[in-house]
Amino acid sequence: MESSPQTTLINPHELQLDLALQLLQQAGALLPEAEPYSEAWLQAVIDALCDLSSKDALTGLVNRRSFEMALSREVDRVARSGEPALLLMLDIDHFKSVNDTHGHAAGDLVIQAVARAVEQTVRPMDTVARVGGEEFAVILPNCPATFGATVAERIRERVAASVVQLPSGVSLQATVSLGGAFAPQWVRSSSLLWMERADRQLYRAKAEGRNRACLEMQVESLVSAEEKGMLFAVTQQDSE
Ligand SMILES: Nc1nc2c(ncn2[C@@H]2O[C@H](COP(=O)(O)OP(=O)(O)OP(=O)(O)O)[C@@H](O)[C@H]2O)c(=O)[nH]1
Repeated sequence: MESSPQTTLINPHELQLDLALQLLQQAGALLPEAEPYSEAWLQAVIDALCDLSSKDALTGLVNRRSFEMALSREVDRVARSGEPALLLMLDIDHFKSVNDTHGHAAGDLVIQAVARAVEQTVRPMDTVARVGGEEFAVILPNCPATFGATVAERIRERVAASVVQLPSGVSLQATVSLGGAFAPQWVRSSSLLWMERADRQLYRAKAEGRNRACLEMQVESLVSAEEKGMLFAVTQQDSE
């Protein structure tokens, strides 16, 4: 490839990649098999770093930064397609007492067990994230209102049924409270508002006794079928 006089092409061998490679190795990421410092190898290193920076180290779930990006993509998608989407916020009940009674390492095992239980209950297309210490969020695209309560209840039951075996021989069971809200259809909204609405329901689930799911009533769309058609037409023209 020819370069213009102003462009300086990088020499891959001069890049300081030791720390990046150490981080990948320490995280157990597979190092690229391609010829070191080839274009394919560099791309694979960059891809692996992106993957690492979007995951939560303890659970392997999507981390908060990546979750916020996914949520805002979902807001756009719902506004364009009008498909229903549900956001669930989850919080482990009385988690502080697990740490206080059994230690922080036991608390970590409980967080990992809850992560696996939630992940195994939802569809591969859903995004499961760890958004805080003992807080999780699930984005469920294309989730009709009638299915929302069922899926939230299924997650609650699956978590309550999981048993965490501590190295000491003690076994623990955790429960979660869940709050859910549907994205407003056909309307541009913010992911922050959506999270606040789901959080309010989570607060209600805690206040009503924990180990339960509370979902906001889905707001009925005020847009007529004709208007929806026009919205679609505009969107399709825009993208052409
Ligand atoms: N083991 C462990 N504990 C964490 C981690 N992150 C946050 N925590 C702990 O999570 C606990 C959160 O406790 P609270 O917010 O008081 O809530 P709670 O005890 O679960 O009570 P409710 O949510 O009201 O049912 C605190 O003790 C934090 O130290 C982590 O990564 N690992």
